[in-house]
Amino acid sequence: MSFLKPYIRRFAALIAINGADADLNRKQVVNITYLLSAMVGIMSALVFFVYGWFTESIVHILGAMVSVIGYLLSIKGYAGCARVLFPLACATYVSICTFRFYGSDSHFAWLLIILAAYSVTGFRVDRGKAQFVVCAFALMMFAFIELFAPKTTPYASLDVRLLIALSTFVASACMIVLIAGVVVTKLRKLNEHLRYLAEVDDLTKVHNRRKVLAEAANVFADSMLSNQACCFAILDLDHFKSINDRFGHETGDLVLQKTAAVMKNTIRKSDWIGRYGGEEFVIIMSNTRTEEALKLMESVRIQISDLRLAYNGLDKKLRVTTSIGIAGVDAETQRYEQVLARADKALYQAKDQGRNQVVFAGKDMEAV
Ligand SMILES: Nc1nc2c(ncn2[C@@H]2O[C@H](COP(=O)(O)OP(=O)(O)OP(=O)(O)O)[C@@H](O)[C@H]2O)c(=O)[nH]1
Repeated sequence: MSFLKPYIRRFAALIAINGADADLNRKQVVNITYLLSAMVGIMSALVFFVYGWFTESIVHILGAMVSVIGYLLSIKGYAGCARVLFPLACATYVSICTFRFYGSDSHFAWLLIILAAYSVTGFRVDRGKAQFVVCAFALMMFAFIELFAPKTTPYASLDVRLLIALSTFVASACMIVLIAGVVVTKLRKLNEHLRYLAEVDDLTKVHNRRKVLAEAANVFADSMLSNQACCFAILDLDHFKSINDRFGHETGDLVLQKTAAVMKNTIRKSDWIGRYGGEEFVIIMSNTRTEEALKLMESVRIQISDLRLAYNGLDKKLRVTTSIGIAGVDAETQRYEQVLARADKALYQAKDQGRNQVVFAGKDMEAV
């Protein structure tokens, strides 16, 4: 049997809930399973009541009540209790109904399939034993009921058997939809996280070079198609090496985070910002004329130079400045890389002219 273990574990891991929100998701599965069972219990009780089968109706009401108790236990924080109660309650409910009222020909025991699904999604992957026990318990109970319950009972009319088969089908379908929902949510969250990792710079939390360049290409293509202005800016912190050398790499990282936050908070919703290299950032401004871009970048420059950063827990405050080069699309531009190259040239001019300034890449490049 032990050779099967890795395969069982691998299968369970496919749909088991893991990750940061795992406990919350598992709780949701437990809660929804209880609500689903309560719903099945109430619906069946109503139908049997209408048919005049009062004893069955009461048993179904009791089943629904146990489900509500399980749900309340779960939301009041007794998640462990709630998780264990469900398999026991479900198996008891199915056994009583099959042995006493419907007989095994009703196939009501198939409702136990919910338990097998529940065992995989309701428990943590590392609780393989609990999953195994619940799953084995469900199979055993199923076999026991199918083998030993009377095939038909005096209660079991054709109508009732049809009704039971239908409600078992509906409940199982709901469970499958629920599990599919959980798996899809899990995959979506995983995808979002992967996209975040692929697009965001870990240190500064702005986009990384790949993402911002992809957006640069998009914005450039849009601007060419719609004949609208767009501007790219490259920002480079001044004398950043000496900040690292004098105050340490950690302080350097803090400066990068704080200055990136200023840039991010100052640009507009329609702009894109990304970390281009070590202490270099790119800002992509769609549908933006030169004057507007200059104004925006000047505001970024001033806000960064006004920052006073505490470092190493000392009272002393650190000041940092930035040089910025801007370029816009003109009649000769054919590729977005050309705009970036001109912005880079303007940045070097800003550095040459004494730093802490914005330069626009025009025919006669001048600091603002
Ligand atoms: N703390 C920290 N430093 C970094 C990071 N990435 C790059 N650097 C440092 O950034 C410095 C960049 O130095 P330079 O390219 O010489 O530029 P600079 O000192 O800013 O000089 P100018 O650009 O001419 O004003 C290097 O010392 C890199 O080690 C990072 O993620 N964290």
